[in-house]
Amino acid sequence: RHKRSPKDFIFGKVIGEGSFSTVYLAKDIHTNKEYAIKVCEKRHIIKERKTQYVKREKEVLNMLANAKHYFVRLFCTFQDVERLYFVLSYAKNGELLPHITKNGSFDIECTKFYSAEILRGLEYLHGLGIIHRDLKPENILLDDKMHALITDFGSAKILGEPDQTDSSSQDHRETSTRTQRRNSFVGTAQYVSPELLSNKISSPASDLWAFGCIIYQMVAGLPPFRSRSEYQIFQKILQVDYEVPDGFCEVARNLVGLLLVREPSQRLGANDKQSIGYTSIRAHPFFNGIDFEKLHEQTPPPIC
Ligand SMILES: NC(=O)Nc1ccc2c(c1)=C(Cc1cc(-c3cccc(C(=O)NCCN4CCCCC4)c3)c[nH]1)C(=O)N=2
Repeated sequence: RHKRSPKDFIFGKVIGEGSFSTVYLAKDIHTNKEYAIKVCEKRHIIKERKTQYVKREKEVLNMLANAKHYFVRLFCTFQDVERLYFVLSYAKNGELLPHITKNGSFDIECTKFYSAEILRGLEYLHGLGIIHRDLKPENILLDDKMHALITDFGSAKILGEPDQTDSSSQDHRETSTRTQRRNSFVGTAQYVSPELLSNKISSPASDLWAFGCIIYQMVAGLPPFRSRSEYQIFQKILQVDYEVPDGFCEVARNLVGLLLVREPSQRLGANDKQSIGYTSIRAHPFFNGIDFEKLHEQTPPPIC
């Protein structure tokens, strides 16, 4: 098959915007198939010194090529003089976030199902030694059958690889001030873990913190750490200062409480063997009745 170019696609509406990319709905003129094409302006990427992030995203997406479920797929990449193009899966039902907000919150059946699908994705990702580092409801997509797909690996870290994008990795701690200044903060305020804020080493447990925030948000309708300013959100995260509203499901509250723990190594699942998955999280009573091996075959519960 010949190398694709923008001419092979009809570009439609914008379906996603990031600080360094725009995602378009696009149709392949040869197959009529729909894709999401993530477009990055080369000049902007170079000017903002984000080439590492773009390279990292492509590297991680290629590492996920054999994943059958729970992730967007990268079909191909190409470029022209000004831009880079990533041809990705189109998730017809968009981001998880508007489904939570439109609905107010999820009932326990929906929360259990989508938490379990996200957990399966994290097991696969962490099993490959990849930390997402920016997990949030905007980066969990819903496909045409309403199954979850994790996306956006621009902030990801591959364990064992020197990581220019991460000011917390030991091998860069002593680097020059300029390099330290260049290493931009990773993650999105409400879901970032305490260790990423206090500039320590990030680990898979950083994603378990964000996972706890997402479960809380599906039950309560809002993220646990909220405030008018980003600084105040950070203070609340560092003090693990969140409230649980009346009526919050007790078994979900218990699970969230075991994930939103300041010390990464004390979070539920942090000491599970990556090779066999998050057995201690799967075993939590919140997931009673979930068949983790058959999740992708099930019809997702209606969001109600
Ligand atoms: N940062 C990233 O990597 N971003 C990406 C990457 C890949 C990707 C991606 C983002 C996608 C985002 C996306 C956005 C949408 C979308 C945008 C706007 C509207 C809708 C829409 O209305 N869908 C119908 C269902 N809605 C859902 C929300 C509540 C009302 C009903 C979908 C569909 N898919 C996608 O499909 N594939």
